Amino acid sequence: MHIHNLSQQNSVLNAFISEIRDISVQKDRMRFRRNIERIGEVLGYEMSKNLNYKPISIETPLGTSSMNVIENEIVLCSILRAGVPLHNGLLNYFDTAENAFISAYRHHEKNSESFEIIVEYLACPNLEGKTLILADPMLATGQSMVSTFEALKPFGIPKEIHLVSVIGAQEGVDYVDRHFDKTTHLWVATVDENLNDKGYIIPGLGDAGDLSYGEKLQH
Ligand SMILES: O=P(O)(O)OC[C@H]1O[C@H](OP(=O)(O)OP(=O)(O)O)[C@H](O)[C@@H]1O
Ligand SMILES: O=c1cc[nH]c(=O)[nH]1
Ligand SMILES: [Mg+2]
Repeated sequence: MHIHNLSQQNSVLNAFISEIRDISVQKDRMRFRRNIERIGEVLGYEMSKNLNYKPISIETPLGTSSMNVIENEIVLCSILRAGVPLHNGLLNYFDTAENAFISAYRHHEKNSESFEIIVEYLACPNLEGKTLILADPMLATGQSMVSTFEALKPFGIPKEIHLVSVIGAQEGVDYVDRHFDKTTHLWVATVDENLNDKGYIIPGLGDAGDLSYGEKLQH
């Protein structure tokens, strides 16, 4: 797997990541969502340098200009709920992308800390020969990414796969590295060392879905 950890270089991204982690700033849900969206925009921009381009010519009022534009047919897939603001950020830049949505959540048996990933809702276009971008802000154990990709398999074989995440735990990065093809790219804003025994990234930011949309009742 090609791992692109954007925190290895200082950039404006540092400010957005600091704000989503900061316990006093992250309580502002609108700002939290917008920061995730902004990180999606930056990750999308960096990823775009890795896509394929074709030349087009453009008529201006005074002449003809030529330009290279993206030729990949992009399908942007995000994992509900926390994936939605990241999806919006990526879609801000990939205007013509097709879109897929999938639900994946952790199901805990009563009084148990272990969980399984349940996939219920799935809406997806044909993936055959397309460039699949799989977006989820938190890459903790990596199981949601892998279960999601398993669920997408009946929709066709993508030409290339880009995983996009905001915070990855090293364990999750290693897990997707083991489970995805070696041609897959991972674009991650930053990587933390640890996961706690509930599968939360440490220091991470807490619960990205709750911070974006409010707490939910367990079911
Ligand atoms: O790498 P993993 O260990 O699979 O964990 C990451 C998953 O956890 C979060 O979703 P969550 O289950 O909290 O759902 P939510 O988006 O509805 O809050 C996150 O958005 C990922 O989908
Ligand atoms: O740290 C984590 C791990 C999974 N999901 C989150 O929202 N946060
Ligand atoms: Mg959550």
